[in-house]
Amino acid sequence: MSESYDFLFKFLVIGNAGTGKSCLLHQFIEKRFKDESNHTIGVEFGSKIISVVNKMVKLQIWDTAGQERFRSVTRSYYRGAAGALLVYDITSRETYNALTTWLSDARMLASQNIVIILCGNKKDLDADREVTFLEASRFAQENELMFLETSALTGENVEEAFVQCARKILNKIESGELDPERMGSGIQYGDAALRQLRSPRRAQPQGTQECGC
Ligand SMILES: Nc1nc2c(ncn2[C@@H]2O[C@H](COP(=O)(O)OP(=O)(O)OP(=O)(O)O)[C@@H](O)[C@H]2O)c(=O)[nH]1
Repeated sequence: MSESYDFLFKFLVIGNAGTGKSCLLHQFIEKRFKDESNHTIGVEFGSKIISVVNKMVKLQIWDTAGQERFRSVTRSYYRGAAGALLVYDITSRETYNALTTWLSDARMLASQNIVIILCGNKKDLDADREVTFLEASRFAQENELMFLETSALTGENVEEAFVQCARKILNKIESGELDPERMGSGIQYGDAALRQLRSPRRAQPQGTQECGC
């Protein structure tokens, strides 16, 4: 059976190795914690259809390896991404300090209009925290990012991160700020949206003719 959706968005999950990117994707798709997570080699892929403001949106998500040695491979997947989860680990200042590099890569290689949500992951490890919520939310504000603290372990805010990012993209489409038909937008119309675009024809009373202009 074919899947029905209004839009397809290409998403990236980026950030340092060990921040929990693969676990976030697994929690989002499978709704459970990935017990044994090895370093990602190159990129992994997942997809899911979600409902956002009355639209069905298919997210096509590329989970990239955080390790430096895969950087040239992962960079080649940035092109044409509509949204990204930029992940750091709240218990590791090193992963937070690396955010500016990830951010400039995403804006340069994906698209200037890419919608990014900053995710401070491992929220469940509050006792080992090295980065405060306030500090990260200031960074997010300064860099025009949305921001959430997440836990791939408990599932807290994981679905929200993907949904908030998708909602912002939809808002930008509706306001005309993003054009799905622009090459490299990372957005495609799904069959449901195409059916809707065609539906005025079907609704035409029998015996009448459409103007061909
Ligand atoms: N406590 C806790 N541990 C987590 C969480 N998310 C991930 N982990 C652990 O962090 C480690 C790294 O998780 P991964 O998802 O493999 O990290 P990654 O960012 O995909 O790493 P690379 O593939 O190397 O880029 C694993 O041991 C996970 O079990 C979380 O929310 N809370």
